[in-house]
Amino acid sequence: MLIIDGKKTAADIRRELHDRVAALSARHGRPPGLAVILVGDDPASQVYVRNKEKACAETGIVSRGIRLSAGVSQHELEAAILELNADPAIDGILLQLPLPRGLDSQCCLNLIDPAKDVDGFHPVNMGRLALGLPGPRPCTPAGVMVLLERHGIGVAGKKAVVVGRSNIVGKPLALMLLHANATVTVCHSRTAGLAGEVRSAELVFAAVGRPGFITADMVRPGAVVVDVGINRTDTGLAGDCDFEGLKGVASAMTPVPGGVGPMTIAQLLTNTVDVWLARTLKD
Ligand SMILES: Nc1nc(=O)c2c([nH]1)NC[C@@H]1CN(c3ccc(C(=O)N[C@@H](CCC(=O)O)C(=O)O)cc3)C=[N+]21
Ligand SMILES: [Mg+2]
Repeated sequence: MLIIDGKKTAADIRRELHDRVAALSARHGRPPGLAVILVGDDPASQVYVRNKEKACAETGIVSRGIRLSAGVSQHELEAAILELNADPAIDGILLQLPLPRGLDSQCCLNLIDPAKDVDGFHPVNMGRLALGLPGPRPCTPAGVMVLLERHGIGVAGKKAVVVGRSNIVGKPLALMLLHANATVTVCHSRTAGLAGEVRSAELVFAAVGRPGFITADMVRPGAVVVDVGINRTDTGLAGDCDFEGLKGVASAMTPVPGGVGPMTIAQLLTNTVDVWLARTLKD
């Protein structure tokens, strides 16, 4: 079984982006700028945001961390977003999710300038994705597509099953697979005969958020399995798939950690460079 190395692929992409940014910064007058808004002190979110800032530094992207207390009001948070929308040095804005209780994330996402929306979560950019029009794409599913491409794993004409229908992973991933000409089934908690659906797939994408949910008996021999799950368990970070059990069944599989996670950050950097190029070419 091939272990699909997301860590290495993400490092390749960071190096390529670094070289592009270095070559283009003079012509574009300034380096790319990314603002990351972190509300509250959730330890997992702090780790993610630190990793994003480190990856920016490595790539030549100037990152600005906006740290707000968990007690910030909806109005104050919205004011911070509007200020970043108006700031010419900021190309990309990322609002780290989930927000603490009492804050309305969709209202905040709706306020981010779609031209600076490096998460691709604004309704306009989700609409562009649904229509197949260009625009920033959600980082995790876009990173999954790049990971497959760079491993020569084609999806056109293949039967793909996506388990999970979240707005940030399952739903956009299903649309991306569809645009890449896969035949796509989306399964969720109310799917009847879920195991049978998964077993019929040549490509399995697990984004449920339950450790070990996808077991060997559910997977067709030779299938490619992409594990999008990030679950913090007593024994450490775990995906949604029984990795050990699947070793004898799948032809290729992404590990957790070291699979999709690093690709999510690489795609955030790619989206930031893309919006920077689009914005600096305009003025
Ligand atoms: N607005 C927003 N955009 C996001 O893209 C976003 C978010 N909010 N909130 C949280 C989720 C989760 N996410 C991950 C990013 C990197 C790793 C990652 O690098 N994982 C490493 C391990 C890191 C660790 O040890 O925790 C790996 O899988 O190898 C994982 C998960 C982005 N998210
Ligand atoms: Mg998830």
